[in-house]
Amino acid sequence: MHSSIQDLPPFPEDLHLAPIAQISSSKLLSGDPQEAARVLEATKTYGFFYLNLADSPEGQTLLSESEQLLALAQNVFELPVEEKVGYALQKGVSLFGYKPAGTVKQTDKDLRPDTTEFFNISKDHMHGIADSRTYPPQILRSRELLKEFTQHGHQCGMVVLRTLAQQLGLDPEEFLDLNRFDKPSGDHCRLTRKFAHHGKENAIGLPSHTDFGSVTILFNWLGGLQIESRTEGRVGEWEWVKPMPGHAVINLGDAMVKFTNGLLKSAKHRVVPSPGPQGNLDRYSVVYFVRPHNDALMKPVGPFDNGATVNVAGKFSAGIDEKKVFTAGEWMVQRAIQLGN
Ligand SMILES: O=C(O)CCC(=O)C(=O)O
Ligand SMILES: [Fe+2]
Repeated sequence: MHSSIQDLPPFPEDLHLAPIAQISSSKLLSGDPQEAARVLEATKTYGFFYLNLADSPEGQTLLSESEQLLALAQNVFELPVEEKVGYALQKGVSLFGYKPAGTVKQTDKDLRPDTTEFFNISKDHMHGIADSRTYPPQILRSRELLKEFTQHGHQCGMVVLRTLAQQLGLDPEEFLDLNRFDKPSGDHCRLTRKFAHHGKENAIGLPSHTDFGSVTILFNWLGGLQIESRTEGRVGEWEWVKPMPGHAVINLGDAMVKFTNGLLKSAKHRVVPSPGPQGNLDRYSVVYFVRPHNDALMKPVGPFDNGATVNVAGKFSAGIDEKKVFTAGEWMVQRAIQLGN
């Protein structure tokens, strides 16, 4: 069922919300040092924050593009599943393409299958940085929009990464040099749809995971996202992230944990059925993943490269040497095998 984003049922009042910071894009863009310090604090603790995009022209552009992509998602997921699987991603080969519901590795104890389908659309494919795979005609007709969104999503990620580098006393370009837009990478726009659960409160939208790139920029309109608490006394408990109009949800992925040797955090998160009356609607999200370009080295940068490396993101397949310095391309393949997408 489609519903305009103006008249969605409210997020229930009585749920425990993650106390994540609200950061102003306008202040970050103007280099406000207090706002920059708040980004560092947020990424050292929760690894998540809201970014107010309504308060800057650049942010408003990204918001408008995310809403146009919501309309694209509503349209493209309507295709019959037989047609969608014709664009299926090839596990362990490429992350780009269609992922049907029910294929993500289950990480929760009670083993509920995931109910979310994705289209992962490569930034390189849209921009001609790498040879494209096939995509449905609806997606190809939106290529200009996807080019704009991927460029602006990447720029938004770079504002966060420049802010963090400055706060950490690094060269402001340190992380940008590992996440170049013009180089082949795992960067992509993801469109997701999770069906209304219609009373199946036990279904899981997306099992708990950490993202494995650098920065994730998430747009969603209905609740369902939960993150692990970092608040004393509640650490590890699930807390809800309530969608806030005019804001994106930003989180760091495992690459930033690796680059800073554990100083910055990539929090575990998952998607559960939308709460209360929101559960009667299909839930969509529009995501941009900034990932290190394929030949970037997955090791701590500058002063963080002190010989002791933190183990990020669990065990890789048997026989893989965890001490080896991976390129981002190799690392993404290992993580995708781990996660099943
Ligand atoms: O849809 C969401 O709210 C989150 C999606 C997500 O975590 C992901 O695609 O990695
Ligand atoms: Fe995620």
